[in-house]
Amino acid sequence: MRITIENLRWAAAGRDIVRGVDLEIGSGETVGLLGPNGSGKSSLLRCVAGMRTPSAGAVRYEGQDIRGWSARRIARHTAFVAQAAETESDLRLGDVVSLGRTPFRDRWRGPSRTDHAVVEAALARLGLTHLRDRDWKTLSGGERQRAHIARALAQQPRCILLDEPTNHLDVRHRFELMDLLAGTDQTVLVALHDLSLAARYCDRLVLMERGAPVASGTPRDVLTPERLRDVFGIDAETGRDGRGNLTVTCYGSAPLHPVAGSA
Ligand SMILES: Nc1ncnc2c1ncn2[C@@H]1O[C@H](COP(=O)(O)OP(=O)(O)OP(=O)(O)O)[C@@H](O)[C@H]1O
Repeated sequence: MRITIENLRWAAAGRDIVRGVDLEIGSGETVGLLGPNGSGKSSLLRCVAGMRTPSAGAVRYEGQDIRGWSARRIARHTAFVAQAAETESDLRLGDVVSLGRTPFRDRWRGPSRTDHAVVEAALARLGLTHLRDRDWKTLSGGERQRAHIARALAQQPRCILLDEPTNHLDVRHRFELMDLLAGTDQTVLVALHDLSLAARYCDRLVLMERGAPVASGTPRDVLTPERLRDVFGIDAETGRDGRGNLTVTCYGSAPLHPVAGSA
């Protein structure tokens, strides 16, 4: 599904937080959203997920402005995986993943055979089948994060929006998740802090600063040492690993602005 973001603005507490974002995401593309803490990545994702009403501009799914769409209608197109989603604690993991079928369910009927099959496939895809009956409150942070991603898959969306989906995952599960996202034919917009994962798996990167993109393009074009210094305040260099993947090596923090009198 093609997503168009047109001159999007969102304000809260009397302050512009998303400040004029223009972005087109092609069907099936995997786009990474980068930027320092507080640069507006989550706010932008929430606008695209229809959870925030823009103060100006528009979000379009296949050219249609989603302003005024019901949550159910949006959920039939797009799934959103929050950074730290709260979930009812008296549920089992399988119940949480089944919530992904809600937008498709008849209110008066139980889950269909298709619902069961889709939920089982999502559990298997995230390696969670053996934890289906576990109480939610007994799960680890990474297991919960994978369950939220399985719930998004169970929604069978045409677009998946994810906010820092790797932050609780161990190294193997990080790679598995990024393989899954990069390999799907669904449109993916994912906020990431791990620059090397973003470089390796995203077709395109959008670098945010103070609510607006400052760069957009291929990982190689966006992740230059100069830009990483300017935007993140880090001393970093890019290179290639032994298999030809773009890598970002961070050596530490760097002054955000040159110190007067320094060499
Ligand atoms: N509802 C709100 N009311 C007031 N300020 C808000 C609200 N939501 C977000 N903000 C502020 O907007 C800015 C951007 O927040 P946002 O969560 O979008 O950033 P982010 O890039 O996702 O950050 P992080 O990397 O830390 O998750 C922050 O300064 C945040 O405090």
